[in-house]
Amino acid sequence: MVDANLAKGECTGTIKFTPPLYKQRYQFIKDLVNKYKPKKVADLGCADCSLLWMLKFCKCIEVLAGLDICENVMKEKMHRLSPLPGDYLQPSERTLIVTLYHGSVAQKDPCMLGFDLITCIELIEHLEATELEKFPEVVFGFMAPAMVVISTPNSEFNPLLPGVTLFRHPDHKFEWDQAQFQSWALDAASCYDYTVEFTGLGAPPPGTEDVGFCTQIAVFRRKYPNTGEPINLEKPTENSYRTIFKAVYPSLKDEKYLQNAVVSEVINTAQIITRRLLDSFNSVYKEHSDGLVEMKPDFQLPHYFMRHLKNPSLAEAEKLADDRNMETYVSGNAVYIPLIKIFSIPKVNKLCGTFENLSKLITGKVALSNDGSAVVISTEHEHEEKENE
Ligand SMILES: C[S@@+](CC[C@H](N)C(=O)[O-])C[C@H]1O[C@@H](n2cnc3c(N)ncnc32)[C@H](O)[C@@H]1O
Ligand SMILES: [Mg+2]
Repeated sequence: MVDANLAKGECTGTIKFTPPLYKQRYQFIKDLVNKYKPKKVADLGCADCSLLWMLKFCKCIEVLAGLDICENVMKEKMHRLSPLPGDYLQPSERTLIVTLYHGSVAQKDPCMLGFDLITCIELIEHLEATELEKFPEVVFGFMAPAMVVISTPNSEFNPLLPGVTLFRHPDHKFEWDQAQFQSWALDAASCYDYTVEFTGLGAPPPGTEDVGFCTQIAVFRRKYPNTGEPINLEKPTENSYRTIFKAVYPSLKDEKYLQNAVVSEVINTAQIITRRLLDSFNSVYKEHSDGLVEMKPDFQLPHYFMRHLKNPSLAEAEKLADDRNMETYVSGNAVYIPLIKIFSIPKVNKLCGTFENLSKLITGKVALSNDGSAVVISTEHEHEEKENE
């Protein structure tokens, strides 16, 4: 089957596309997404969800939807669209919801409203005449996204593909030459107030340039601004698609995940500060077997201690007062790390935005001093470890 060969990128007689054409088509969409940064993208005729899987890594996308009339083909690999453990360990800034619908592009469903980009890759040639007739009204009239990309085989290229007699694939209902595709696309564009540009993938061999690309592509852009309402006011009242898969990715926009991220960052930061402090104590003091502790003779006070001993100017005194508020201190068997110091760590600062937010997010989750101004890290286990040594 030639279409299958093209899909797998195998050599079809003299023609070999590298990378294979299906990958080039996906890359074409990915490049477009990276250029225009759409937030809501739908792939109609998404089949095994390969394109959707590639697109889920595009950071601009917040809503990703797939539609296909064949439920089984979607189910084959749809698990790849689920969040991975890493997505939970380090939730992203963005929200992402991936949904797969079982249904036909010949039918309207409000779930496809409000999209920025709708792709129809190698779909239209699989539509029955009655479906193809409804397609422009559904996609351009009802869904009315800001951008639509449609790709389809160019029949003029077929003589260059050995073994192709009528169509490239037995399920194709038609294959258009460049003039047929362009006339259909121009009609749809003018009827629904879109502009259209033509391009393609899989260039013909030198000397056969008139044949055009193996895959022909139309990129449509809506001329009118998004009103949030479809231009067709006759909205269907009920859903005609059925949801077969939905994944809500963990996001820092969700308070639950933000709190987890802040708490683990605060505890991690506090533990690092505590460790450094204890290590510096160990390098300053020497503990004798009789329990006596003395300062090591070759010890020199670190720079930040020295500054406090000098005669400071007024500005320096104010700065020193600020520094003191930021200073970690030890009391009993615990190290107290001022929250303001933790807030100054860029990652914590970015996650919380405000100091009040930091306090709010960690209260009840992290051990704090009585006045709530410092994180408390117990050093009791340090002694236990020493005793056990
Ligand atoms: C050749 S595949 C294209 C797959 C995918 N877009 C790609 O490029 O890898 C065509 C897909 O369109 C789907 N399809 C056919 N008629 C459809 C319809 N009326 N509504 C939605 N999907 C349809 C088929 O089930 C099939 O998965
Ligand atoms: Mg096809």
